[in-house]
Amino acid sequence: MRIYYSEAHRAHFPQGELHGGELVTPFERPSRIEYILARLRARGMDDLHDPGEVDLAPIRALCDAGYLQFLETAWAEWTAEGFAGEIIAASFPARRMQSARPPRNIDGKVGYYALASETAITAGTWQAACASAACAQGATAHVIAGARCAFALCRPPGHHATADMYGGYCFLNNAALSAEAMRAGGAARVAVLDIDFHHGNGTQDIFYDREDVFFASLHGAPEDAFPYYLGYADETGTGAGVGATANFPMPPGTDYPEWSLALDDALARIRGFGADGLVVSLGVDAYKEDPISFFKLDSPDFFDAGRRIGAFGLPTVFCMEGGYSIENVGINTVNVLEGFLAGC
Ligand SMILES: NCCCNCCCCCC(O)(O)C(F)(F)F
Ligand SMILES: [Zn+2]
Repeated sequence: MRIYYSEAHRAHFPQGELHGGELVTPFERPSRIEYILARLRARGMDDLHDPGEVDLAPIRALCDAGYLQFLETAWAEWTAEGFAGEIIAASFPARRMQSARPPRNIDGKVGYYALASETAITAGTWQAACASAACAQGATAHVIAGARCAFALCRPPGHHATADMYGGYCFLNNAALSAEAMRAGGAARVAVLDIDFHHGNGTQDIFYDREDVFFASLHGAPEDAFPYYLGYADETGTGAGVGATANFPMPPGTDYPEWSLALDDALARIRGFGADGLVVSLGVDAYKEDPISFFKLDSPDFFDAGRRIGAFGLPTVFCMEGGYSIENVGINTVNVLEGFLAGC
């Protein structure tokens, strides 16, 4: 399996994540990638490729122009304002406020484009987000060219990012970019299967009115888990997209026997949709020891999940999302990939 990876991810490592009223070392940290790379090497999966420069055209087609300009210029505006810390959103367009009018003030603009406050933006965030998107672009091009699969070792992750919002450690939606590229590459219908513990609100939002891209997500119930405000089972799409979104929210303590029933249901829905290509938002924070999640999957379960996805039989692009049990993120991620290859 070819792997797309960029060292440029290191440009994004905020000093602090707002967690429990403290600024802690971010859970989404560069060492996650080190553990994944080490495990890939240990298992002989060393077909690594640097994706090179990002192609901004598909990103401009996907995202709101004001949002992209914000991501690109926020740090300069923030520091010009005289703020000493990293960019953290503090004011939001809350209920019954003007949520379609971005302020001029940078502090106001940050909250306008943020969906959560835990994620800081720093001087290198834009660079890292573009390199992460380039990994998704490279992996997708490889599959479009005929490969059965590819792995975009994306960091920062992407599935919480919408066309005009960042948060949950995400800035550009790598999986959505991959799905769009698959469509542009000839796949008539594409499915995104999100197995990260957290609901892929961004991916759902981007494709919610689309009948050509199916979104399925297994995740912690929004009543209990971030992103909290999307991911209910009754969200099934809108307009032409009705029936092309399938959410499988699950309660705290969910184990693999239960989780795998949802996986099989999601795959059945994707089969019924008639997808020609598959993008997997690969988060492994459903792991039993994940510090910010509440499912109970064990490492062998990730192999079995991968096997089921491989047996499904579609050209598949994996985009790395979350997973914060640092010592196990490599084992669990590579288990999915090895299971996938075993299932093909
Ligand atoms: N402070 C504790 C609450 C956690 N709040 C943010 C959780 C973000 C999860 C990110 C992720 O794992 O879904 C991704 F795949 F995007 F990385
Ligand atoms: Zn997650």
